[in-house]
Parts: sequence; structure tokens; C-alpha cells
Amino acid sequence: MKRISLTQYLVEEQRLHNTIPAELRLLIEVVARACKTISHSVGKGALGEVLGTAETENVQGEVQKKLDIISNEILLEANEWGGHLAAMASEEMESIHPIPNRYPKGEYMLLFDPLDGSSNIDVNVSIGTIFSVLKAPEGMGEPTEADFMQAGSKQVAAGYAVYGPQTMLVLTTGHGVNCFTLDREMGSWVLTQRDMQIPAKTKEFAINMSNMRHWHPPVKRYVEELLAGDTGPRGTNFNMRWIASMVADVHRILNRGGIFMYPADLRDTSMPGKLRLMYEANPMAFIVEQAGGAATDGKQRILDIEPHKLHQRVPVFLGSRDEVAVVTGYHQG
Ligand SMILES: O=P(O)(O)OC[C@H]1O[C@](O)(COP(=O)(O)O)[C@@H](O)[C@@H]1O
Ligand SMILES: [Mg+2]
Ligand SMILES: [Mg+2]
Repeated sequence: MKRISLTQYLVEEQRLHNTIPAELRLLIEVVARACKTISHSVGKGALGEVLGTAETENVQGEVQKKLDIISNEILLEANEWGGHLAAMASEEMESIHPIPNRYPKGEYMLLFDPLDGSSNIDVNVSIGTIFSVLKAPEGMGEPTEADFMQAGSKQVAAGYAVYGPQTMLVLTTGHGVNCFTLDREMGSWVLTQRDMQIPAKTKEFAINMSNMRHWHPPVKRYVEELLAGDTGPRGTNFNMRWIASMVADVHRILNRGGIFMYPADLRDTSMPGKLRLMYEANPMAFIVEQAGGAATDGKQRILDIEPHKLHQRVPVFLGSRDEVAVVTGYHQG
């Protein structure tokens, strides 16, 4: 097999589609390098003293794990001096992080969930990093939160790294989705899957069933019909998987199809769902659509949502497009 590195792939893409100018390529390479560093930390586990809880809470009121903080710092540090960014924003930081004046600035803005699936860190189950790249608005002065308030359809790149049995990087720049596997001996990302496609049909769903009693009627109806199997209205049996790391659940869906759901529920109406639009829903929706799948909040396409705050949460239904259409349809009636 001819080995194609991440850099070779990005250069080739620029030649073919003219969508990855050198600045963006360098930015993606820096993010990929940071993910490699995070992967090393994750892999050390107890030996690197990276497991367990820190003494702090993040802006969402969630207790931070040591690896949440370590990963956030790795991404900040790697990207600060590259010269490609105007500002960054992270799930783990209350406000945006403009590039300090001592460094050169660029025209992109980077958003990330530095460590996704935090509840799985200490039990050695797959976790990941999710990132999204936006263009800084034309003529932008000192960056503010308002500059980040762009719909997901404006993303110029999005991706995730999954730290599992293998470390992989899945990337889209708007021309399909490709997957790179980290060659741990060589330290390089090697293209291992081109043009990933999510089958339109599936018999596998992913949802945290323990919340069922709190769901709104459309979600309840949809899942009850799946659970009814071949004796119910769907006339077929469905299987369920829930890893509790969005990255790992989405990675499975990219490989063999499925529908992933994290709905809003009746418990706290001020919190529309758990997942964050800017760091989780938007980048994953971009990737899923680029792989032929669909992503909605039950009512509209996630990529069309106009954000109003950095840490905004949204309901998420994504994956195989026929199933996303069914559950989205149940929300219309
Ligand atoms: O614990 P629950 O309610 O099943 O939630 C699991 C979901 O929460 C998340 O872990 C949220 O991500 P963080 O770990 O980045 O907070 C998703 O990855 C996952 O899908
Ligand atoms: Mg997350
Ligand atoms: Mg996180």
C-alpha cells in the first residue's frame, strides 16, 4: 500500500479543489500534532499521572478531569504561536482566547472540545478531541465572542481524533471525509480511509436510555418504535450501542451506519440538550453531512442554526439519513 501522509493529502487536496490554502494546511497540521501529543498523554494513563479529577470546575459547572485540562493546554500552546489564528475557544474555557500580541496572527478561528468523553478517561474506554475551524470575519479588530457567532455551514474544516485501540484523525475540509491512522512508531498520520460514507439505512441506534422518562413525546415515540422490533410499526429489530463518548459513537456510525441522539428533555428547559453546538454538534454535523449522513436538532439542520452564545447547547440527532429523517419528522407533527 502506498503510504500517503496527512501533509501529502492536504497538499493534494489543495491542488484538486483549491480549498486548503497553506495557512489552513499548517493550522490543521498543528492541530494534528497537538492530538498526537494528547494521544501520548492518554496512552500513559496512571504511569503519566494523568488520570483522575482536578480540583476545578469548568464554565459548564462540570468537574474537570486532569486530562481535560492537560488537553486544553496542549491545544492552546500548540496553536498560539503558529501565526494562523486570530483566536481560539474551548469547551473548557469561559471566554474566548485571543492570540496574545507577542505572536503573529492569522485569519482563522479554532474551536475545540479538547477531551470528549471525560467519563471514560479513568476506565480506559475510547475518548477523543473534536475541533472546528471558522474564518475570522472580514476586517475583524480585536476578536470578540460575537466573531465566533457563525452558523456551522460556515466551517472551513472540522475533525476529531479518537484515542482508542488505534489513534485516528477524521477530517473534512468540505470535500468528503477522510481518516488517518497514527503510526505510533513513525509518529506520522497515514491516510487509511478515503471518502467515508454513512449508509442511509441502519438498524443500530445510540442514546442514553436512562433518560427515557424525561424525553419529549417525539423522541419517546421514535425509540419505543425501535424497541418494539419486528412486532412493532417498524417491522424490524434494532440493536443499541452507547459508548458515552460522542467521538467514539460517531466514529462507529461513520464506519457502519447508525443514528446517534442526545435530545433535550423535560428536566431543565433552560438547558436544551447536553451537547455543545460550537464544539460538538457543529463539527460532527459537518463531518456527518460530508459522509452522506444527516444532522438535525429535531427541527432544523444543525449547520443552519445561528448561534447566540459560545457555550450554547443543542439537541442532536445525527447519522444514517433515513433514520434522522424519521425522528426529525416526528418533531414536525
Ligand atoms: O453521560 P451521558 O449523559 O451518557 O453523556 C454522554 C455524552 O456526554 C459527552 O461525554 C460530553 O462530552 P464531554 O466529555 O466533552 O463533556 C459526549 O461525548 C457523550 O455523548
Ligand atoms: Mg464532549
Ligand atoms: Mg470535553
